[in-house]
Amino acid sequence: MSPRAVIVGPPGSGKTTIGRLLAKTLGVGFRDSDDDIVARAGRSIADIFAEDGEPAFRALEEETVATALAEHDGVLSLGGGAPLAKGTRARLAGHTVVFLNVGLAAGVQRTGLSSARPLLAGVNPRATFKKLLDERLPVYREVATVEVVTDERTPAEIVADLAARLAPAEAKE
Ligand SMILES: Nc1ncnc2c1ncn2[C@@H]1O[C@H](COP(=O)(O)OP(=O)(O)OP(=O)(O)O)[C@@H](O)[C@H]1O
Ligand SMILES: O=C(O)C1=C[C@@H](O)[C@@H](O)[C@H](O)C1
Ligand SMILES: [Mg+2]
Repeated sequence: MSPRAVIVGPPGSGKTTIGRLLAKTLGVGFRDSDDDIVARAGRSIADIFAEDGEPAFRALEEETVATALAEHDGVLSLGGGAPLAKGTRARLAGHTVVFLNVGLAAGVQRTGLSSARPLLAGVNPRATFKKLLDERLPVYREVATVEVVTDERTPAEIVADLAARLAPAEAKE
């Protein structure tokens, strides 16, 4: 069993929004590794970061993503930092992985000042977001088989584009 598509990208790129809509369009189930972590830990992500620290969160995330990759055959959205784990990058090999790209301005605007995103909750979210994008772009590109620009495009437009690009080759002939 293998997910039809795995979605990666920075916070605010639309992994949850696009993933859910893509799953509906393809008529398959949707799963989000952030939701799996919250269900498994019985605590919010902000609480796990605050109480256990980021390394403990990342270890739990790697395990949770490995389970979801093995169990789920629909659309699977990963947490924004999930591909930072070397083991997760190795597990993603051979999967259809969609990188939702978002620029600095749109990313900052979409994530706002939400305390639900502990990595962006500091005093200068714009600078933090820029650093995160600079560090992670190569990581997202390493695992992705499809890259989609999301700036100035609606979720419906992005999903229509993606659904066409993910269609099996024979369906396009
Ligand atoms: N293409 C888009 N255009 C405009 N707004 C969008 C778009 N995609 C998502 N959004 C909005 O941006 C916000 C963040 O989207 P979403 O939660 O799907 O991102 P995410 O990648 O799952 O973030 P996180 O990594 O924090 O889970 C939401 O308010 C959503 O409605
Ligand atoms: O980009 C990140 O590192 C994160 C993104 C979210 O999806 C959560 O997984 C968590 O807030 C960390
Ligand atoms: Mg999300």
